[in-house]
Amino acid sequence: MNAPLEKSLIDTLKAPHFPIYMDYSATTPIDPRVADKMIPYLREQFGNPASRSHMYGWSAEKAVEDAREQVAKLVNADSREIIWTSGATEGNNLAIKGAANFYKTKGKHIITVKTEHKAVLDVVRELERQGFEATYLQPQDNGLITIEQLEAAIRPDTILISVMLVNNEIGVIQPIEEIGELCRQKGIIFHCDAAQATGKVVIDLEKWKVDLMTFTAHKTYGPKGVGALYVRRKPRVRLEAQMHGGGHERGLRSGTLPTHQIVGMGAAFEIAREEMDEEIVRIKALRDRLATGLQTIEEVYVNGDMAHRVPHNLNVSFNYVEGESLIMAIKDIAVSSGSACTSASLEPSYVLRALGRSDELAHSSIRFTIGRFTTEEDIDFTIELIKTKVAKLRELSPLWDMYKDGIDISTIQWAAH
Ligand SMILES: Cc1ncc(COP(=O)(O)O)c(C=O)c1O
Ligand code: FES
Repeated sequence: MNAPLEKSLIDTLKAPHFPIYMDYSATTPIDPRVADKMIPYLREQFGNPASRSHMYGWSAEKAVEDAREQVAKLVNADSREIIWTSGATEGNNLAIKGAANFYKTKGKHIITVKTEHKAVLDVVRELERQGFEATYLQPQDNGLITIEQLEAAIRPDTILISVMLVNNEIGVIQPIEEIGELCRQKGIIFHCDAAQATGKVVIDLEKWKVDLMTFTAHKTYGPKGVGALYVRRKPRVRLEAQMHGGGHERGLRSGTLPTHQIVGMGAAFEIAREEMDEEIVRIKALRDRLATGLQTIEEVYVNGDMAHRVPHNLNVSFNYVEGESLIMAIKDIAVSSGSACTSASLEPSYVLRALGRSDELAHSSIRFTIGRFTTEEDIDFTIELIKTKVAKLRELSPLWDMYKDGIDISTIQWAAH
């Protein structure tokens, strides 16, 4: 027999033998209220929302349409502009490949940014292999791009610009509203990956001139494996479908809809809309407490702009500490190293490298992302743990000794082999 829902979901996060979860940007725990809403659609209300001839189908269809409203409402869009997907990776593929292929007779140039998620960068790379051309903008050292640099990169054959709202590693918020204005003025389709933004940033698609926006449920306390793509109706944006079949979702994304997942996403986005104002204040206070605590350690650097940043992210580099050793030493908390989220490789984060961070600092970075179930005790425990472990690792580091002796390490001539 399984443990009761509440216990298995939230108490697990707080169980003494489990690390404290501080990796909310990798994924969030599902909110128990969301899980409760999903269960009937896994049990008695199992119908196929496309079944038109009986009540099982009708009730599933109603649930799907209610969830579409809930998602649309969080981002101030019309529910007819929401297309269900399996998550943000699929949403980005559909938006970028779909728009590029639909509009390719107008031009074949795409602009994006070096610090985008791989689910954008790899799609653009694939299009390059198919004959499109791409410009990858270099952000400033705070992680943000400027409108001037974007404008300078636009060519007569530019058809698509893709810039994320919130960066997954450093949490910085790009100037999406201004980018939208520029794109509209130039007649260029604007796609924005907002996977990391829902519930953290107010999104207003009626006001913002964004044509395509990608969402996912599992970063906002919903289930994994479901997401949505916003496709603007006025002015209408056209896409070439990437999945062909039964013609679901107005022909843009065939496949039987996963009703329970969709219901979960709708419930999660509704909670986000109702609670985000208060939640942002609470979480920001915790994040700032963490930042203040960690900044009492010597040679600590915050990565990314602190003013234009989501409230739950803190990404810091500990100079003279090897990131992987630190992660091993702090097993009592669950965090990501700067690079861990894109692959299992030990390469320094390409995002931090694009910001101009040295390999050493990029290697010694840790991303703390907190959330709905984080407490003040979690934060205080983390600060003490990090302080102790960083001091211990530095004790063993010859580079730290040299730094303390006032030797400028960058001037040392290392022997060549
Ligand atoms: C910015 C960003 N885009 C896209 C994705 C991929 O989302 P999904 O896991 O829903 O495919 C992620 C998740 O890691 C992300 O952080
Ligand atoms: S946060 Fe998305 S891959 Fe790490």
